[in-house]
Amino acid sequence: MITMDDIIREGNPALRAVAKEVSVPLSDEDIKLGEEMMEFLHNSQDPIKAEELGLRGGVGLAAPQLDISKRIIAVHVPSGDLENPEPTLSAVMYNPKILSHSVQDACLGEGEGCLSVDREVPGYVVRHNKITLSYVDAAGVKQKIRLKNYEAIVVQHEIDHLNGVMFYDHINQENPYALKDGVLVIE
Ligand SMILES: OCN(O)CCCc1ccccc1
Ligand code: NI
Repeated sequence: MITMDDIIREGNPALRAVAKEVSVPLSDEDIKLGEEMMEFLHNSQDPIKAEELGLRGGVGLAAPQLDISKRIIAVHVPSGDLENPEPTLSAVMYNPKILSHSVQDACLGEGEGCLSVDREVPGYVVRHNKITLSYVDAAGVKQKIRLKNYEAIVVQHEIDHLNGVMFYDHINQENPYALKDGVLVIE
């Protein structure tokens, strides 16, 4: 079971590497890894288990954060609405690829954090508001989906990890809260 001890932290050069595509059909090893990554996200969002296991809550995880340089990400975005517990996005994605994106940019009003970064780094992380994404799912089936707003932000954060990019690389050093016209601030 994945815990915080398995997550490498900034300073580890593995976080700056470009990860390799996984072979398809998926190996049992890669399928198992994906399942463990998703289990981590579920545990990290369960108040009891997170407390027991000392997990930081996360809505996404990328294999390079486990010092595994493979293009595998897991995302689990809860709906946040107790009436409707269905997550808005829950998937293990193999070889995810952004096919196209909106001209419209967006950022989270509260900025971003990262399980591999043990400090606050304030500032707007400007990303694409909408993306069209292809990936191979856990069943080995090629998927093509469109995402927007928070879900699109999360997936872009994870795909960045596959390319050795950290969220704070996108923050304007002179003025962390500088915003070009028209950037959507998602609260
Ligand atoms: O890479 C996963 N991770 O470090 C957990 C945090 C994920 C995340 C946090 C804020 C905005 C987008 C994504
Ligand atoms: Ni991260």
